[in-house]
Amino acid sequence: MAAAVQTFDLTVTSSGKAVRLRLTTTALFVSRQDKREAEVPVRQVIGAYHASNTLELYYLARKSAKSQLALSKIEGTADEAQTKAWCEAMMDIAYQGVKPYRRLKVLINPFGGKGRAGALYNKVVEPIFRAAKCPMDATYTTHSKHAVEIASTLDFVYDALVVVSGDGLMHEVMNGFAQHPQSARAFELPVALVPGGSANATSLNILGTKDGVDCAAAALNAIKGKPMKVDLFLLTQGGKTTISTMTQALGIMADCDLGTESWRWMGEARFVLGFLRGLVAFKTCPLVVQIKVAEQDKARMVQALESSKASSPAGPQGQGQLQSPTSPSCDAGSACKAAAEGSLPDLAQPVDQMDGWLTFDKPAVYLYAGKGPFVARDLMQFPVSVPDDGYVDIVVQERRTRLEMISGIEGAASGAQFWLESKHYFKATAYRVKCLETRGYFAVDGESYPFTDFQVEVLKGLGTLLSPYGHYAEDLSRSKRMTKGL
Ligand SMILES: Nc1ncnc2c1ncn2[C@@H]1O[C@H](COP(=O)(O)OP(=O)(O)OP(=O)(O)O)[C@@H](O)[C@H]1O
Repeated sequence: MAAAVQTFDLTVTSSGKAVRLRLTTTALFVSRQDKREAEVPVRQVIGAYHASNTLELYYLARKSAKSQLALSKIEGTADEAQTKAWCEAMMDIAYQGVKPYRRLKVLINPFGGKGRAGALYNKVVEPIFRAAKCPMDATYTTHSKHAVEIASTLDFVYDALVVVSGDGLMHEVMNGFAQHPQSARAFELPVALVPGGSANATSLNILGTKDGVDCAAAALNAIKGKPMKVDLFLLTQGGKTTISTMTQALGIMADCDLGTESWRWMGEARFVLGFLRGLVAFKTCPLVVQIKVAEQDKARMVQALESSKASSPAGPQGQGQLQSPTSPSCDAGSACKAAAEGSLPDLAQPVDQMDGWLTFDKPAVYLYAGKGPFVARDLMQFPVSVPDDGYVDIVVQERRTRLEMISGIEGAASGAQFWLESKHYFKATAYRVKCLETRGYFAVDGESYPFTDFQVEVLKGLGTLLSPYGHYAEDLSRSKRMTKGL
């Protein structure tokens, strides 16, 4: 479409009726004789194809403001030359700044999200990929760690890797990349998540609490999202290293997840009940935490969130430019190789207090560390998290009164509990935990790990996720809410 032209109309005949398609630089308007005009943001247009005088148009639309996105198709005929010109203009605008026809490697965990991932893929996701004419190579995982095997041997013939499952499969994919013979290159491959798991925390962070559970919105992100660098974590424990992609938890927050596995039938209610059970016991978590602190002033953290937002591209694709990704400060492949060769950090060696390490020695009920504001739909544990600031956000909940902890429940979803005085919040480049007992739960990305000493270091900007925004989806309202607390 010529730059000076603001709209481009095409009227097609579809099932004997006239349908007017009006294309502007931001939206597609679809008018039919007997229906209200539909306005579709250009980002939601999946494909416009022509063959002689026929047109096929695919887009995602919501039936109501509250409903999820669904694939719509219009087939019709019109003048051949006009149809061709209109389809080409539509594709140019719909894929502004993004290469169409992405080649996708898709991993589906048939057991993800109570076994719904396969059905969601077939019913919702695959038809969208087909409508976008994306070449697909899909694999259903057949066993635990299958995704590690696939990611560690992946050929570089894809534009993106799509994971249809929960956070567990993404953890496996990143660990597979770390084992890849060309790990640095493997980590460059953008990963798109389709929420086919139970908690789907990463999807919530990337797409927002509404769209983070919407498989069609996630499929759209796989087709059109832009690469966003995210920090990953190198966890050293018992002479081994693992990549953690999301969180590490000990104390009540691990107990209410891993300690309630037998209550899975309750759904998400098990976490709340587990938390309340933990409050009744109100045990001190037997650990010593040492933290290489970069920031511990909450107000300054909110300001840093604001400035990270300002330097991020504004709005969804088509309305802003993506920042060029920062290069990783550490290559997980070489870190893992160093670990295999025996140059792991010696956790028995004292840390250098002069080098910014501090020891947290107050009694604590939990430690929760990680990346990404939401750890569950109703818990914004890390409200000032930034995808690639090079820091792990650490929350140590000091053991004071039960009442104070209960008062924090109300502000859990909005992040308001961040301001509680008993919630010690650190931004750090590394931390160490010494476990003072042998019994307890330690959750890494929601999976169970031994309750023994460990160290976590940040691998700055090592992972690449596809994102519609270039920052976490909730950033705008999140930082607004946080700024109010200043
Ligand atoms: N075919 C399979 N059989 C058994 N386990 C599998 C299979 N494929 C994958 N897995 C395992 O399923 C585990 C859980 O997957 P995932 O975390 O993605 O889903 P979830 O637990 O339902 O979601 P979430 O982590 O978001 O709560 C992964 O750790 C993976 O090892």
